[in-house]
Amino acid sequence: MLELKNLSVAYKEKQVLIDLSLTAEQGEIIGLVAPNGTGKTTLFNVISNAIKPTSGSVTVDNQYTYQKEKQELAIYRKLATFPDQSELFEGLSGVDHLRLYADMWKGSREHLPAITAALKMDHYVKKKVHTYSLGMRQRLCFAMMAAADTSIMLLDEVMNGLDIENVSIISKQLLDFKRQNKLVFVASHLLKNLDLYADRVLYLRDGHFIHEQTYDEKQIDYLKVEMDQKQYSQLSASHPLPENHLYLANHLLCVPLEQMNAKQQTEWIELLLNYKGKDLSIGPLGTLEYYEKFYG
Ligand SMILES: Nc1ncnc2c1ncn2[C@@H]1O[C@H](COP(=O)(O)OP(=O)(O)OP(=O)(O)O)[C@@H](O)[C@H]1O
Repeated sequence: MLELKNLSVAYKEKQVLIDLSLTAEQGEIIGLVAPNGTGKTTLFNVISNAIKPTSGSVTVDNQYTYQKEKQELAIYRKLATFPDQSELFEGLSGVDHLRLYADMWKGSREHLPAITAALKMDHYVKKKVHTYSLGMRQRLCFAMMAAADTSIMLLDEVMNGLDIENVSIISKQLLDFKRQNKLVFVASHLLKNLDLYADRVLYLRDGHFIHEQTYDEKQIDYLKVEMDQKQYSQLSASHPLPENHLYLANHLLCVPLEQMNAKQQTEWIELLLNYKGKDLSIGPLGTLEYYEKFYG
């Protein structure tokens, strides 16, 4: 369990995080989303104590903070951060790296064969890292987190450089982490992928969490249809759109269904089906759509 209380971070006069608060429970996967340079890595660095906040606190399991040395160590035992590829040792093998992480955190190596099998690394994991491609290195970084097996994980850009098959393998592993009751943070630019495993997604802008997207029954369904600006103008002129509709990034019209009765819903579905045919879908907004709403 992790609690952030009123965290602020500034680099000289540049205020990057402002008064952020958050409570996150074990068994949650939390996506963190924002354009480059917004503060995702800074937030992870504060959570892992790599940088000190200007103000505010990080508390783990309701009791440990970074204020006292003993408690600091207790947090380090529970929390691991996704390694950067530049931190890999070129002259060591993948297995060497996995043992290192297993020894540092878990204190046993029995789980390593299952990890390399699940991540389809067996054919290369005994070779030295300098022979690895970008994607092989990234899988190794992920496997190191699984080797550490900590209860809290901070994964920054975990899907970088991976092909579709490996994105899918790692997405499944993330769901396994969730089943194991870990608390996992994933900062990612692979937006649609977050919809597959995240319990909530936080959107960071100007130092604040500007939106928290949850994946539960409270989500509002929208009629979603691709259309260019000209089509959108024509449609708006001929049929007054509900006030709370969205037209995202000049390509996607989203009409909320929640305040309509069944007859009105059917009318809108028929109208948009006639208008655009198969491009119509119905469902809540996903991470990509919220991203376009907030940053588009
Ligand atoms: N050590 C530092 N000194 C000064 N400014 C910094 C430092 N580290 C980060 N910044 C600035 O803080 C802001 C947030 O950076 P951060 O790396 O946290 O963003 P990010 O959201 O992780 O970006 P990306 O998606 O590119 O990884 C940026 O404007 C960056 O230039």
